[in-house]
Amino acid sequence: MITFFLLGANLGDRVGTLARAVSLIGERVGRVVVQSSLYETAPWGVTDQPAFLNQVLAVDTALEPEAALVKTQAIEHELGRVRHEHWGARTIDIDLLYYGQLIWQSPTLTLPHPLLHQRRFTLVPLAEIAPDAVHPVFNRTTLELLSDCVDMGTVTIFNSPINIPHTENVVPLCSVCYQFPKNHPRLCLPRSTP
Ligand SMILES: Nc1ncnc2c1ncn2[C@@H]1O[C@H](COP(=O)(O)OP(=O)(O)OP(=O)(O)O)[C@@H](O)[C@H]1O
Ligand SMILES: Nc1nc2c(c(=O)[nH]1)N=C(CO)CN2
Repeated sequence: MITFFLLGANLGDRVGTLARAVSLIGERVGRVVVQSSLYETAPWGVTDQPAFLNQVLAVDTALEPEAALVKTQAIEHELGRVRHEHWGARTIDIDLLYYGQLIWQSPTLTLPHPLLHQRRFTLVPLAEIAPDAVHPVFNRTTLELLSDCVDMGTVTIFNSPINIPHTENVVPLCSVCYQFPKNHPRLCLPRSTP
């Protein structure tokens, strides 16, 4: 099953921690099919904390969703994550955004991730690798969610002067490939039939 994960880090060696997380996900969850660029993003929710690096991965997993979550929580733990404040600073955070088109709710897992559509720090990297992926609850593509998203948080490609323009200018980002390396692999999930 193709799944999408959001990685976030705002403490310690952010780049190194993300790289280790990608490698461990590849070993324990499934093949990492596509990685987005790294994005430096303004802290969302609790704003008085350091900037985050965020990245989205597409992963082909044979695990069931809850099992995938258990694996990524173990990876968070191994990489030194300590839970302090809700939405607070952390060495690593791994959220499961989509598990194919599955809609799922349990005490430990909600799919799609319930805040995915409200966060530019999630939608922009997701749009880089899966602009046409369809949110199974809203039946909207990533680019459609991005153009509707009212979050104005700054999202900048890390180590790059490119600044992604905010919401109302983002639809032209549909030409994600004008701003990102040509031939960048893109994944599409089918739009579910009504
Ligand atoms: N799609 C999901 N991905 C990751 N965790 C989830 C998901 N749905 C529910 N959870 C649950 O959310 C709990 C809290 O997660 P976490 O501590 O990472 O929250 P947070 O990062 O502070 O906030 P947020 O979930 O808004 O990013 C986890 O223990 C997990 O069981
Ligand atoms: N920019 C940004 N802000 C956040 C992030 C994150 O990954 N990136 N994660 C949070 C925890 O849910 C809270 N706030």
